[in-house]
Amino acid sequence: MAAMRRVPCLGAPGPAVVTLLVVGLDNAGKTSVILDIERALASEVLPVAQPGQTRLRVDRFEVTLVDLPGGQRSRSAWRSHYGAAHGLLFVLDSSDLARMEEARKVLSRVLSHPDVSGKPILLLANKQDAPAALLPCELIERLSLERLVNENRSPCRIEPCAARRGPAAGPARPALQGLRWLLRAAPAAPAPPPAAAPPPAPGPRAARGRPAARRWVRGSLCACPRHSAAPLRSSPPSPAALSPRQGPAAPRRGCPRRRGEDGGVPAAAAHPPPPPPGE
Ligand SMILES: Nc1nc2c(ncn2[C@@H]2O[C@H](COP(=O)(O)OP(=O)(O)OP(=O)(O)O)[C@@H](O)[C@H]2O)c(=O)[nH]1
Ligand SMILES: [Mg+2]
Repeated sequence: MAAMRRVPCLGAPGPAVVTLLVVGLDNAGKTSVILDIERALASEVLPVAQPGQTRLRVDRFEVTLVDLPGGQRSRSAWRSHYGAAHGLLFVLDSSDLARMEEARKVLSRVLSHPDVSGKPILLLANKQDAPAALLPCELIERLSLERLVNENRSPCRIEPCAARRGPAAGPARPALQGLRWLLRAAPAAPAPPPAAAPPPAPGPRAARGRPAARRWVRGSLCACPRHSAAPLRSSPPSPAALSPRQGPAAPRRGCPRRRGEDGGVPAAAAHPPPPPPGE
């Protein structure tokens, strides 16, 4: 297993060096999302270390985004990067309903890998400009996201976005907001379990052995009443992020927050970063 680079604590001088993997099915928009983030932070882009990588300064972090190809044959190579990663961005084509089950299986496989379990994951619900795009609420259900992240103790946030947009850039871009959350969560993420002691198999038995497991998600993935008892932080309105087609519309399947309903993107879903190891 590749050694995980230590991230200096927030109080330490100098930038914290963080490696984030960008994964997801082919055509999900991974490269587009990275380009979008690069455009938004144009003045903070650092010289590139290797092809397929993007280096950026984000607040006090020096971030390397590793763009991993999502084609079926390429996915087996992802795991060789897991050990060095502090967190992951999983990009999803929210409008590709035909491949949602494939995406769920891939996400499940990623999260249950011993070198990923426990690390924070930002799920970018991309292509929200497409008319058929599912909302975060619906994606949480379709992907069984609560169960997945609970079983694997991975802090998770889902953020709706549309990478293919006009040139307007701003700090409130959803992908960027999600990235900042990921960076805050990543340094506190528990170190991957040692190879000699893999975590117990997911499921109720594993949950019993880890009393804090339910804390990782319940009530915080989404701000709608179906997923949360109390309102959570929401993204500030960013009308430019969405196409005019997405005007107010009737709520779907019990989730009251629709794209564009309040002039912005539905609430981002976050839950508290994990406690430091040993807490
Ligand atoms: N409508 C729409 N199209 C998008 C969006 N983001 C990306 N695309 C398009 O989706 C296609 C795939 O985007 P990529 O960024 O190449 O996808 P990828 O995930 O990097 O794909 P692989 O590298 O093959 O794994 C391109 O045609 C993009 O223009 C979006 O937010 N909305
Ligand atoms: Mg790509």
